[in-house]
Amino acid sequence: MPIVAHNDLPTFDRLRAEGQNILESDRAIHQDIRELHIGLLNMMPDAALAATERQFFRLVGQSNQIAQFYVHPFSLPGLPRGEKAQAHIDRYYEPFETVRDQGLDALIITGANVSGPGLADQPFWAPLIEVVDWAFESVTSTLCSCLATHAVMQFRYGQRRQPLPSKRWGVYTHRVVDQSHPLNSSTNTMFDVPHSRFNDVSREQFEAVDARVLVESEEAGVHLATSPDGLRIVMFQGHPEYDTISLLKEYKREVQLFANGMRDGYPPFPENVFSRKASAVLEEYRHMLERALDRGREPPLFPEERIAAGLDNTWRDTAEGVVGNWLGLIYRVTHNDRRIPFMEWVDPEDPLRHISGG
Ligand SMILES: CC(C)(COP(=O)(O)OP(=O)(O)OC[C@H]1O[C@@H](n2cnc3c(N)ncnc32)[C@H](O)[C@@H]1OP(=O)(O)O)[C@@H](O)C(=O)NCCC(=O)NCCSC(=O)CCC(=O)O
Ligand SMILES: N[C@@H](CCO)C(=O)O
Repeated sequence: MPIVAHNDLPTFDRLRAEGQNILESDRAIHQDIRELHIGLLNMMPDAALAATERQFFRLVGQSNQIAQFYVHPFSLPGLPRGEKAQAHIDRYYEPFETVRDQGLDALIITGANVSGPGLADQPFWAPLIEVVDWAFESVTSTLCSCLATHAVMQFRYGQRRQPLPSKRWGVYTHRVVDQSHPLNSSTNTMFDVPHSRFNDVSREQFEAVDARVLVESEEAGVHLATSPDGLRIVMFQGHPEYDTISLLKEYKREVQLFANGMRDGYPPFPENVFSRKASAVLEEYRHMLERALDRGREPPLFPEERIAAGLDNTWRDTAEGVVGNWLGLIYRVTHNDRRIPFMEWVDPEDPLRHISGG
């Protein structure tokens, strides 16, 4: 929430020069105070559907304790769904048409699990483009996670993601590379983000289309970039929304696929996730599992609770800071009528111009 400059204390000028969020008092008096409406297009597979809801609801809710947020989950036809997940969607999600007609201030698009690199062959490709095209004209800002970032880079900017030699999987250290952008205002300059992906869009590809690269990792590549205007499309390649246990769940899934003969080779550890002690416990589990498989016995129980108890989370507070900055920026420029993306005086090609630090 911004500080209101209600007198001429010199500190306001100093903070404004630093890029802090300072609201002029006449703007503050005339601000149309209201709730914010955020869409959540959930494309995650059935097993992760509800966990992903919780992750993004938590991130939005924890990012600011004062403003009121309404989150509207919806999904797309064409994503394969089992009976239970489909019933959940039918019961609790809104149809895209309703979301579109009522309007949104912000939209979050989750990642998705697809097989093969050919995004344009996916059954959700055309409906996803429809949502993103509508949002670009009608929603103040759209935040894309992982696969959604790859899709937008392909169909809006003509940059195809490239397969990585091996899966980028783990928790990696990142640095803010553009401290002037208000999405990074007051966040740590060095922080961690989980990644879980087979594909990559490189810094060169973002820069080739004038996207602004804001956060990058030497090991993991670009995490955060925006459309050239600085706000309308915000792109994550990592998963700052992940729970402490998400990469452990993915590792367990890979171990189970191996145990069931559905994966070649025992999975490696996700990087920088397990302590030395946890790694030793998991190595021991591997020996027990391989012995059981050799002897045609039932696999032993995966030591999930024991490992989970010792996991650290080194990314959540910065994730909340970035999301709080994002929603604060949206609030500053969005129209009081939520079907209209910007107030009359905001230039959609340069929406941050009148905001400190923009
Ligand atoms: C890893 C699994 C399979 C784990 O699900 P399971 O149902 O098997 O888990 P489980 O051990 O049986 O445990 C069930 C309990 O754990 C919760 N749970 C399940 N998954 C969770 C997760 N990821 N994080 C936190 N909690 C999770 C469930 O809600 C449930 O909670 P309750 O019991 O309390 O209800 C799932 O999360 C999953 O499919 N994740 C997919 C992640 C993914 O695909 N990421 C890629 C997107 S990245 C991308 O976009 C690709 C880009 C590219 O390809 O390059
Ligand atoms: N952007 C509006 C707030 C949302 O109604 C204002 O600053 O007045």
